[in-house]
Amino acid sequence: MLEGKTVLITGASTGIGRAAAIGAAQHGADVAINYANSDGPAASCVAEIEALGQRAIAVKGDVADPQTAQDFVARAVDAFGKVDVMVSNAGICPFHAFLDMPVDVVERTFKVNLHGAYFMVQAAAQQMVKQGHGGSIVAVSSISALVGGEFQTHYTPTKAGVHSLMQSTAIALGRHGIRCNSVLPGTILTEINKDDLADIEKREYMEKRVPLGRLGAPDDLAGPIVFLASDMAAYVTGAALLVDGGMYVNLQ
Ligand SMILES: NC(=O)C1=CN([C@@H]2O[C@H](COP(=O)(O)OP(=O)(O)OC[C@H]3O[C@@H](n4cnc5c(N)ncnc54)[C@H](O)[C@@H]3O)[C@@H](O)[C@H]2O)C=CC1
Ligand SMILES: C[C@H](O)[C@@H]1OC(=O)[C@H](O)[C@@H]1O
Repeated sequence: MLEGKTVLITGASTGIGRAAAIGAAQHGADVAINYANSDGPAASCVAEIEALGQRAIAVKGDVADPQTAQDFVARAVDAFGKVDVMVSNAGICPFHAFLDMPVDVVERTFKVNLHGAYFMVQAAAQQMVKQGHGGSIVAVSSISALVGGEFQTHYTPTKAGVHSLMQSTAIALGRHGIRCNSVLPGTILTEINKDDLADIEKREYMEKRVPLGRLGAPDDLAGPIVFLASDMAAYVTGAALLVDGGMYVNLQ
């Protein structure tokens, strides 16, 4: 589904981003991954993609810094000649109560999750417009764009923001043939919620809320992201795809 395409993914050394990177390579893409700190997992992601017969590079950088986006796109163009797909995935969720939320935790969460997505999407779009043959942007938002979380008052607004960013960029970039969509994962077992879900009672409660009967795995996101990235979704833009095992619709 992505034969001959160059796919860029942020925060792709672990979790959903990594699963999407491997999924894109399985569908024929060359892949550039951005990662923050973890050199080992980034190198093993590159090795896994190369073992599939595709090309891969890993570029270290903090997405909260706007220059990281320019550098990431430039490095991908140097390596592969073009950018066809950007998956903006990097994110953090440091769970904390509202009333005593530290200012630096709020600011960092906004900067990584929302500013990071904004500048990555902008840098990719600038390159796609220059190339002149369209492209696809997929942002990893969340079910949390639609519902709240007591210990996520700094996080859920960033995910609503990412969802909204895709709606507005779908309009701004449609004339260039660039599609912009988001995926809204439910609760997926990754590093981001390892500590939170170590609480067995909470984990069992979350599991019971999912009609499909289990929490998600990173691979559950790979297919939806590859689909939105691919030409199979040629007339899909400004859309948001819930990937939550049915959790959102489960009122009672
Ligand atoms: N796991 C879940 O239940 C859900 C996750 N999401 C979103 O999925 C995305 C991926 O998270 P997961 O795979 O779950 O967790 P994860 O912790 O495995 O992945 C997050 C990735 O982002 C990277 N990252 C963090 N800060 C960064 C920075 N400043 N610059 C560059 N990279 C940075 C991390 O190193 C990590 O590789 C996040 O945006 C998260 O908000 C959305 C809904 C549910
Ligand atoms: C990190 C949380 O477990 C996860 O993040 C989200 O965006 C989901 O809504 C879950 O709360």
